[in-house]
Amino acid sequence: MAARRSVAVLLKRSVVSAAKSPAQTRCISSSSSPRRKVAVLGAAGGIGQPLGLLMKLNPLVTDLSLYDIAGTPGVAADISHVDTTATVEGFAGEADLAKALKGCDLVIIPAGVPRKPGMTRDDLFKINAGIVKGLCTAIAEHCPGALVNMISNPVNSTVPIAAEVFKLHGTYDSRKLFGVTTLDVVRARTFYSVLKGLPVREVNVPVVGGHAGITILPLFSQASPKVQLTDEEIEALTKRTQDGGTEVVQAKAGKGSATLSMAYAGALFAEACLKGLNGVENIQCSYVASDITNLPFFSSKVRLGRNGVEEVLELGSLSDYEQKGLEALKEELQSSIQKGLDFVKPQHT
Ligand SMILES: NC(=O)c1ccc[n+]([C@@H]2O[C@H](COP(=O)([O-])OP(=O)(O)OC[C@H]3O[C@@H](n4cnc5c(N)ncnc54)[C@H](O)[C@@H]3O)[C@@H](O)[C@H]2O)c1
Ligand SMILES: O=C(O)C[C@H](O)C(=O)O
Repeated sequence: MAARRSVAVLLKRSVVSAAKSPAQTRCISSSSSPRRKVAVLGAAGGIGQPLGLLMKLNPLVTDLSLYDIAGTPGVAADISHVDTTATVEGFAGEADLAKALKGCDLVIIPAGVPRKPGMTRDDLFKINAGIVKGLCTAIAEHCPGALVNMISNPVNSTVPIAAEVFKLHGTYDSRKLFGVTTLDVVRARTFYSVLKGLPVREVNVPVVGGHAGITILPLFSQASPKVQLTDEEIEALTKRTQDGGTEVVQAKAGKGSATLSMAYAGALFAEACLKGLNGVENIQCSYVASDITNLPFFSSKVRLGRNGVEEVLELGSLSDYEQKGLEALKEELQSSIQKGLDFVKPQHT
């Protein structure tokens, strides 16, 4: 999970270089990496705007395509003035979607409505399922080989929707479709390091399952560095990680859900995918097609490489508390998966 370090280094370098000469600024881009076109769909939104900026700062990105139903020309003009190498183009409205996607190596999807207080992620299904279906249909048509990072909620269902759409078009490659659960990992790392006074850059906590309530299962028994946790501490850390999204939704009081921390997490995961594509294998948690449990989609550690998912890693040993959490999440996760599958292909059993 070294990706977060390199984004942090990149941000630091960018801030420093902004105060220096243009020649020094250009040094932050790598000339040896291949060209990589990345699209953000939903780029004018709360996540899309800061995520677009972070991708513009990433030297692995050479071409940045910002798509939304409206508002993207302004966002693209703004981001394009940042003095890093990536070219930036903004596309607004469906007529421009094909151009936005053509030639993409990676498509990141934060398009769709966010929660308001009192809503579950599943309450977003009605609107977001159709948005994701439409965007994935266009991906199948215009950049079928691209990796897809799904951020739109409910992730537990939108990833199966994407898989079914790609199957319908004969373009499905399970190694290339990811539900982005990095924010759960980011939260677990933060809460664990704060509670135990650990340097957060050295902390890792795998988070498995899915991305909603009890389906989010942080594995503090596998956290590193390893420190003693009481049962009460484990329960509190687990609950806070599971409820992290709701904590932000409530604090924003009707003005949406996590955007800035999600943009950060989305940028970390996108960078990890790009590194993998460029042959730098690395391990991240993500919600992918999986056979390590009896569920067809499951989040766990995966090894990223040139083809996307090179390997889905086994869960490893779980504490009794985590084992119970695993059993408890299966029914909800299975039903969210089925709901996604049925949305595209109602006869699915
Ligand atoms: N996976 C995660 O960990 C995670 C974290 C935070 C938020 N989310 C989810 O991300 C989604 C976006 O959140 P946000 O706060 O950015 O919302 P937002 O409303 O601020 O932005 C969403 C954007 O999507 C655009 N959009 C709508 N339909 C579109 C379409 N057909 N094509 C392209 N763009 C379209 C909107 O115009 C808007 O600009 C929500 O579903 C939210 O629940 C996921
Ligand atoms: O909680 C939400 O609705 C947004 C996102 O899934 C999150 O975890 O912050």
